[in-house]
Amino acid sequence: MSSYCPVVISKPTIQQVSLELRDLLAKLSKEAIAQRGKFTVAFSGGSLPTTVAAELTKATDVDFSAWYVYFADERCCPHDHPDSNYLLVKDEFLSKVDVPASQVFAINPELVGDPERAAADYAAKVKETVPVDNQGMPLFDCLLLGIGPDGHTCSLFPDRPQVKVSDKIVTHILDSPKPPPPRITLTLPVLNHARHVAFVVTGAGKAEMLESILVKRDQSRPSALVSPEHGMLFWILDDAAAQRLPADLLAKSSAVSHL
Ligand SMILES: O=C1O[C@H](COP(=O)(O)O)[C@@H](O)[C@H](O)[C@H]1O
Repeated sequence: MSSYCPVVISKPTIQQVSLELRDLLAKLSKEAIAQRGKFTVAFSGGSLPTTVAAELTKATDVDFSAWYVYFADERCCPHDHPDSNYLLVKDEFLSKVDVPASQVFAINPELVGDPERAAADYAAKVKETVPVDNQGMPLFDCLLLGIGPDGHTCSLFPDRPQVKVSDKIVTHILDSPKPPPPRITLTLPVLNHARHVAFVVTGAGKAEMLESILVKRDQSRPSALVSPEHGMLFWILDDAAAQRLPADLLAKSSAVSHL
């Protein structure tokens, strides 16, 4: 196993987690826009968009016009369905900032009845718009990931074949153990080629799983397999989620000071 060196940050409140994310995303986007003219970022669903957006949407020093927004995973449902990650990110984030609609890459709503085609279509969109390395692997500037109580991330669930997919950048699942069952998801090789990955985890309900991932390094948990080869890995937590982690695992300075 290659070395695993995440920067793990714990903050007393969810609001302070949001502030940490605002500062990190402001700096990452500024650097990416200066170097490559745009900032490519993928959002997860669940609790993450609310935590990320709470302070970021108030930032006055972020050039959202150069942001390109993607979805780390998506449920196969129409854009206006309550299960849609796109709808969640739109309500919490996109409706409050000036990311051009042409730079928001959602699942094709006409393909949600055919998850395999929806995944292939989404992969093509990513390949067209995200810079790739010399092996054709997308290099996202930042992936914002959550974890489920079973250690899943994106729609990569424990003991499911999607975790092992290495020949696609987006795959599909028809029987997700967490509803709704049909979904599409970025694959592990894409997660591990990103320039920066930030897991955002809050609440005491995730504390035991965080201990399994970060201390016991339980490799049966898909989120434990995320370790970008050439990028940086952050875990940004609140103290409730971090309560079972040893103090020496926690960084003493802010995420931006590690860039
Ligand atoms: O189903 C999903 O769950 C995870 C975790 O969600 P949370 O509500 O426990 O934070 C999320 O990261 C993923 O994108 C989503 O589709």
